[in-house]
Amino acid sequence: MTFLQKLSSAWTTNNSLLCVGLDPDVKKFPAELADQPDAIYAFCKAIVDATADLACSFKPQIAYFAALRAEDQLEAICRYIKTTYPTIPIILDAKRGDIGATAEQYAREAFERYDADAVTVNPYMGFDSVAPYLEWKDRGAVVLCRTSNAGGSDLQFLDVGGKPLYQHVAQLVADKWNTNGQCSLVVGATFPNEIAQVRALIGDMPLLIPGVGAQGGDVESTVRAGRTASGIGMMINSSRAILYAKPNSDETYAQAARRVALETRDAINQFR
Ligand SMILES: O=c1ccn([C@@H]2O[C@H](COP(=O)(O)O)[C@@H](O)[C@H]2O)c(=O)[nH]1
Repeated sequence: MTFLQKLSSAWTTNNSLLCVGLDPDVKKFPAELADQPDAIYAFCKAIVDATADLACSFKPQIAYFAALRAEDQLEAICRYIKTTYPTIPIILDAKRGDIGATAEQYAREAFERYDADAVTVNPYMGFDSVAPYLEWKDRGAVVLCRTSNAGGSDLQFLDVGGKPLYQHVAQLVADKWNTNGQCSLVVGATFPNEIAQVRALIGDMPLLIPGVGAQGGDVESTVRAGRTASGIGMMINSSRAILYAKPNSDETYAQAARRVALETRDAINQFR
């Protein structure tokens, strides 16, 4: 199965456009995990088990693991998802970008070491820096386009031949880079007008949309701007709002995460 086939199947099976982000910040972990040696893995596993039937994808953010020398726990959680929930795609959020020879190694890291279904990549160095990921024909490359942070406008809004750079990236990926249907684009939920502009340029290509939840992006305007004619086409990511949801008195942290994931999935589905 290719990344796109797997994603399409998860959209349908779980009736979900929600991507659950795995950004494990040990400072925010519940006290019960404090002395556990593999606390990052245990935390992520509990979140994955609590949300797998509500998600169209999981997005581990590599920085949270690498900063603590916990790549072994990232490997373990990817392996766990692959084994236990093989129908849910993993998008490794690593935002890689380098010359071709180095990109080949980054691609091996994402697709061999972590066995991710897709990886986020930076288009700034051009096609030869993205091509090595596309050599993995059943995997995906999720290209940064209009990121959710305010500073994204510094470069992504520069005028390039009469249109902003982010639109040029969207057009380039859709017309020239996506020859095998492996590409998707990152567009932030904090900029729904730009999501609509991108959707108009790229047909049904999937969008990874971070920025709802902790970053305050509006779910309704995001979905209305990014949906395809058949009401799919998006992986709407929420990380901190789900991972660190405040438990009610009778809830565990995983149950609280499930409650917020369910609310987010259903809020998204209202507007598809
Ligand atoms: O433009 C972008 C690209 C990636 N991200 C990543 O998504 C999550 C968002 O986390 P929240 O806690 O839901 O804000 C995080 O891993 C970012 O690195 C993004 O926010 N914006």
